[in-house]
Amino acid sequence: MIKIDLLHKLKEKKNLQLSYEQLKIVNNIDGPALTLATAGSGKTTTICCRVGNLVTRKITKPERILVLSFSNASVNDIRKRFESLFTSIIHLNEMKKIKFSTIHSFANSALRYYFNKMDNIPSIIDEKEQNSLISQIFYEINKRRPRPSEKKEILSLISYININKIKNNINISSYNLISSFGLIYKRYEQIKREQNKIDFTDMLFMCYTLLKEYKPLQNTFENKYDYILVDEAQDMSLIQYEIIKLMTSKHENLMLVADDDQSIYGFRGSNPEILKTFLSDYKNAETMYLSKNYRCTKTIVNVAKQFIEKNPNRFKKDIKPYNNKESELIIKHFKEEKNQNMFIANEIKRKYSNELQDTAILFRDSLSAIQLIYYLNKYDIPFYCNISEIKFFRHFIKNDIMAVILLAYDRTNIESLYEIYNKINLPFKDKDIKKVFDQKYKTEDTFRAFERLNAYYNKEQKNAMKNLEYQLNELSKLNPNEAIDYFLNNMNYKDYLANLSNKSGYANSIYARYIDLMRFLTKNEPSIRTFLYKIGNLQINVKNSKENKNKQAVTLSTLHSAKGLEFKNTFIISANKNIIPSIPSLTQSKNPQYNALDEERRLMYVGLTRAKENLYILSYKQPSRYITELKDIINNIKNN
Ligand SMILES: Nc1ncnc2c1ncn2[C@@H]1O[C@H](COP(=O)(O)OP(=O)(O)OP(=O)(O)O)[C@@H](O)[C@H]1O
Repeated sequence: MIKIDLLHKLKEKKNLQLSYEQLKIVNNIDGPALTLATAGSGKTTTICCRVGNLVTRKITKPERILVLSFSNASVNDIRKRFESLFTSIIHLNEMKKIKFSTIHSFANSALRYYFNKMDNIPSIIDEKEQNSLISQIFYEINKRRPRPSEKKEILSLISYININKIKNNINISSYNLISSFGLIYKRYEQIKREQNKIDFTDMLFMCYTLLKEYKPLQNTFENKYDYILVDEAQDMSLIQYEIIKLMTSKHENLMLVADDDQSIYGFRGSNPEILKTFLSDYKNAETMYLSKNYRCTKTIVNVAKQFIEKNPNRFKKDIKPYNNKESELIIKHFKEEKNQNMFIANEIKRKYSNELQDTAILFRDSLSAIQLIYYLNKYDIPFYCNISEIKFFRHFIKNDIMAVILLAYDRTNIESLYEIYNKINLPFKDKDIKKVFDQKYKTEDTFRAFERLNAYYNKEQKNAMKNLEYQLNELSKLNPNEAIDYFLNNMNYKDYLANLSNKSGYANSIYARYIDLMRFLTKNEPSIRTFLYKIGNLQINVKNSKENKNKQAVTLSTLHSAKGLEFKNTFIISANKNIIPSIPSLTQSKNPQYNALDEERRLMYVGLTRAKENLYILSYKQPSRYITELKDIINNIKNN
């Protein structure tokens, strides 16, 4: 049993009184166990206390305890929480010995241990390198660059196939795969082999194979740790589970802590079904529950509970509020995005200017952040943007519009012509433009360079260039905002996007959001110079906002990155049709492993349960189907 003394210290020094449910988990020391928890129920807190119990009772040495999770952010969070709970209770030197790690970093260390004395250690390709390798292969095979959604799908399928090599019976031929996927997959595997490289999935697979087939390695790691705890176990993939199992086969002191309702990484191979596999593998495993939500008000818990219960195939578990306080849950619809964002800025100024650090604005995709950032700047509201990359800044639609405007203002800019020539029906081949590109003088007018180098092979090309020069002349008389419409309507760009959408099945409404945003950003900008300045400024703002971490600033985050965080005031914004659930989830992923639509609901649930007290759900134009559902839930609760 946990020492009474420790319980007192936690209560007195840390103001933490463990519940009966939490105590049961803290005291459950030996053997396999599964804790099924709900959001805000103190999973992380309880794991920390269980580790603290093992150390203070000297059940094992701190270095023989391994706490695993699935992302660096989550590992850092547990480590920090542990330090904050046990500083002045456990000596710092002892604390430092406890191993908190991601499963990937653990697998990496097992491989390094194995390959220690060999020369031929495979090097690991990180996600960035893997992305560019896939783009390169896709280009080789399809003679065009992949769209981001295609790339995501390919990466997800590669990972799905390689993770499931473990099952031996995987058959993807029955699925409707992205065209040329088979060739891409083969080439990708071949390049890795030739260059002695492995990706993160291979790393896990290799670690699993070595632990399974090379007994001394398994013994080393089995003997290294006496207790293994896995946080966020709903994010586990099959291969990760098998690795963990091999490391605990001797003592079976393995505790998984999971909330299947917060499983949001299906596209990366995580699968909450594995929790069922665990229960059938370990028949003696004890199942425990954390059902009380300590974070949110009763209002939020009850609404979130009914919302997530609409998902089929969940583990049955209770979700109860600890905090019996009622709070207002505000659902608001706006005509336009700008009305939504001005409302947020005003509301923060009016009510939360002293609680900026305890306020978050969450969105499904980073495209929703751009206009918001513009308004936060305008209202002088400091923010911290925790997204690694806002894709808008390198999106092709933004780049195409910029290219045509730049070319209209500066005819020497052949790079811009190169960017857009095949999207505006110019009857040239890549090599024709490349020839002028390579031989043109830097300050020479692009059209004159075509004439000088005799780069027209036929009349059609000559006329097309003449027409383009005329169009650019017209476009240069317009301000950037008017230029967008000219580009769309008079230069075929609208048709180009419609065709692209038809061919790829990628919804035109997603392109329309980019166009709308470009219209917004160019509004009232008198010249290309002021417009470029505005975009550059936004980019710098996002970059500089990283310095506002842990300062008095509002947090901006995607729903995915908000997992594990909590805020007194939370705005979930752009809860629109086609944004959440997202269009790709509605058309269903080709990855057979997970149901994307169920995962969208879980994502929304993660968002709802970040709010401690004040929760806003905002939409504009057409609201998401979730808005109607949430309103019905609220009405039902009120009427009962
Ligand atoms: N016994 C308790 N008494 C009071 N507050 C508690 C207790 N246990 C946890 N909490 C508080 O509840 C909140 C949620 O805890 P924690 O973040 O550990 O939950 P979680 O289950 O990991 O959350 P999630 O999975 O939703 O991110 C924290 O503010 C924590 O301090």
